[in-house]
Amino acid sequence: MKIGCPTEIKPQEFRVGMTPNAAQEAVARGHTVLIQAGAGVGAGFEDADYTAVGARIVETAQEVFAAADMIVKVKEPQAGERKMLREGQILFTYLHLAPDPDQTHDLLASGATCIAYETVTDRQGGLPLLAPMSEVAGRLAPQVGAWTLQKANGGRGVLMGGVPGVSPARVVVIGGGVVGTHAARIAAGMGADVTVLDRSLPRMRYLDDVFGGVFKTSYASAGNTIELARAADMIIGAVLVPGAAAPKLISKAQLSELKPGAALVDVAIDQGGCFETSKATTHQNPIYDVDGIMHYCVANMPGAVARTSTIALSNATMPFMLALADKGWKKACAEDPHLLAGLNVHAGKLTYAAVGDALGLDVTAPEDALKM
Ligand SMILES: NC(=O)C1=CN([C@@H]2O[C@H](COP(=O)(O)OP(=O)(O)OC[C@H]3O[C@@H](n4cnc5c(N)ncnc54)[C@H](O)[C@@H]3O)[C@@H](O)[C@H]2O)C=CC1
Ligand SMILES: CC(=O)C(=O)O
Ligand SMILES: [Mg+2]
Repeated sequence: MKIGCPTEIKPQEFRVGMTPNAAQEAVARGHTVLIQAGAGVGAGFEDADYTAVGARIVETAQEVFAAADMIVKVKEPQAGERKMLREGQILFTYLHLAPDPDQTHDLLASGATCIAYETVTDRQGGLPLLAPMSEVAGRLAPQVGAWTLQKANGGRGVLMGGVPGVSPARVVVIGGGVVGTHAARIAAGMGADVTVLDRSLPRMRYLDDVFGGVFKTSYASAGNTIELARAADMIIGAVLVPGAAAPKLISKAQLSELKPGAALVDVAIDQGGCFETSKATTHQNPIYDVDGIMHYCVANMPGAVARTSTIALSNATMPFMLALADKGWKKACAEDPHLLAGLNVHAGKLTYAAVGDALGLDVTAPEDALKM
């Protein structure tokens, strides 16, 4: 198979879909790997690192899209990239379709087979291709939130760890999955007073077992959420209903109940965000103020630490990428229900129920797409 990896074009996105190590494994299995010139530079990989393992460098994204049977990327295809997709081509990348009707319509119109990293599952009920980026974003969230809390950035002027004689910042993390757990660990490590809210009692039992004494847990009822939010210096949004638009857990009206200058870090922004006033921002302009509350809503947080993130993502995507290349999408998905769970669009049909619900579109069962 011809596997193509274009340069990411989303603003301030420095990750790349394939590392030289991933390219090497694909080449060793007899596949042709086409890397756009300079695609890896932001993550610290030179073109020569790819050619050294047998990949070919091509100059333009147009050439990559025209030649490749499968496109391996990081972020959802931008409008210009969507125009280059074609029927029968495989797209393997993050998509986040539920909050994005324009992209969904373009992918349906392209006729391509689009497998979303964020909905591929594993045997433990986890999301193995989201997890590494959730680990990164979770660990970054208190760091960027601490910066947002600084006075010059519009924040409350509160130091995460406090100092002797002054209380630490209060941090509330909504959602205790991968993002939330990593965020809570780092915030606690910075010395903050941390509470994690979740709706899953088994998850909170697990967190209490493993992290009891490091941070607290609380049930995410609406009442508990606003009560803890009122006292918080920083609120980290980390909820996920897989594939679906994020539930809105703090309304615009409720902002007036929060502390002036509090920082809201909405990691769930790529699924539409869990605060009503969240709108996606970029690394160039990451924060904005609504009613005196500072919002940080960067939808590609891991791009800020592109090297760590690229290697972590490629480690996770590689076995699936190789299965798709070796077997073709149909056989690979038929043999692996967890990869089939990643199928969001095929030949003009939407195949992911939660996206259909979010956008009011008809859905074809992924098992039926296998028969098309
Ligand atoms: N902005 C960015 O750059 C990045 C964003 N993300 C996003 O972060 C979000 C969280 O991802 P993960 O932690 O991997 O998901 P996860 O599935 O590991 O955890 C989500 C948690 O939210 C909980 N939850 C669901 N509904 C809830 C509610 N109404 N109230 C409280 N808790 C609720 C679930 O029980 C679960 O424990 C996702 O939207 C993901 O796409 C992930 C990586 C990077
Ligand atoms: C998960 C995701 O969207 C990202 O890493 O950018
Ligand atoms: Mg994202």
